[in-house]
Amino acid sequence: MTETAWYIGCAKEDVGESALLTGDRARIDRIAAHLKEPRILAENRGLRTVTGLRGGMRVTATAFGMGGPIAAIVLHELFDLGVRRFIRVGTAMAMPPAGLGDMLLADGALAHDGTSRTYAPAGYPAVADFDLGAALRAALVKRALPWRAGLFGTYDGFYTESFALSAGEAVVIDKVREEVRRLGLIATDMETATLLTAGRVLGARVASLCLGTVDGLSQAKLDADALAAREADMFEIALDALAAG
Ligand SMILES: O=P(O)(O)O[C@H]1O[C@H](CO)[C@@H](O)[C@H]1O
Ligand SMILES: O=c1cc[nH]c(=O)[nH]1
Repeated sequence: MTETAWYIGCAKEDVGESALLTGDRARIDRIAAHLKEPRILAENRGLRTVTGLRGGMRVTATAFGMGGPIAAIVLHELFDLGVRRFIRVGTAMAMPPAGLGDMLLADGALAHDGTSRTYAPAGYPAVADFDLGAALRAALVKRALPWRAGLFGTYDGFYTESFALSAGEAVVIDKVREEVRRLGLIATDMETATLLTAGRVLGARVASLCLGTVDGLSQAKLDADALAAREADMFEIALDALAAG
C-alpha cells in the first residue's frame, strides 16, 4: 500500500522536488493555471495540493490555511516526502517604506511566533536561502513592478498583534507597530519566520515572497482587482525563480 503523509494525504510520487506554500486554499486552483498538466491531489482539512510541470520541472503547491503551526506541519510533511525547495507565496501587512501592492521579499524574519521555537532556540536566525532569494530578486528585477526586500516580522496573534478591530486593540497593536518600525521591518505576516526556521533546521531551502495587501499604518486593504493581478505576477515570479534557482 502507498504510504501517504498524515495530514496532506499525498505520497512521495505525488510531489515534485520544489513547492510553493500558500495560505488560502482557493489559490491552489489559481496556481494550477500557471502549471502544465496540473493534477489536484488529495485534500484533507482544507490542505489542498496540486502538482504540475513548469519548464519540465515538477512543482507542487499546497495551501496551509493560516498560522505557523499548520504551515510547519505542511512543510514538514512535504519535506518528508522529498521536497527540498520551498517558496512561500502569500500576503502580508506592508510597513513603510513598503506600501500596498508592493511585492515583498523576505531576506529574513524576526521570529515572534511560537512554532519556530519548537525547531530552534530563541536567537536562531530565520534567514532565507541565499540562492532562492537571488533567483527571486532576478525575477523581480525583470518585471516592472514595485518591490522591496528586507526583514519581515512573524507574529501569531492576528487580532492581538497585527490588525485592530477596536480602539482598545489599536492601543496594544500600536506598540507592536512601533517596534516593527523601530526595527526597520518591511512587512508582518504569520508564517515567514516559521517556514524559514523549520526549513533551515530540516535541511530544506526556503524563501518567502508576499504581496503587501494591508497598509501597516492605516490598515487600508488592497482592492480585489489589484490583488488578483498582482497575485498572478507573484506566482509567475516564484515559479520563474524555482526554474532558475
Ligand atoms: O496570504 P497568506 O499566505 O494566507 O498569509 C497571510 O494571510 C493570513 C492572515 O491574513 C496569514 O496566513 C498571513 O500570513
Ligand atoms: O495584515 C495582514 C495581511 C496579511 N497577512 C497578515 O499577516 N497580516
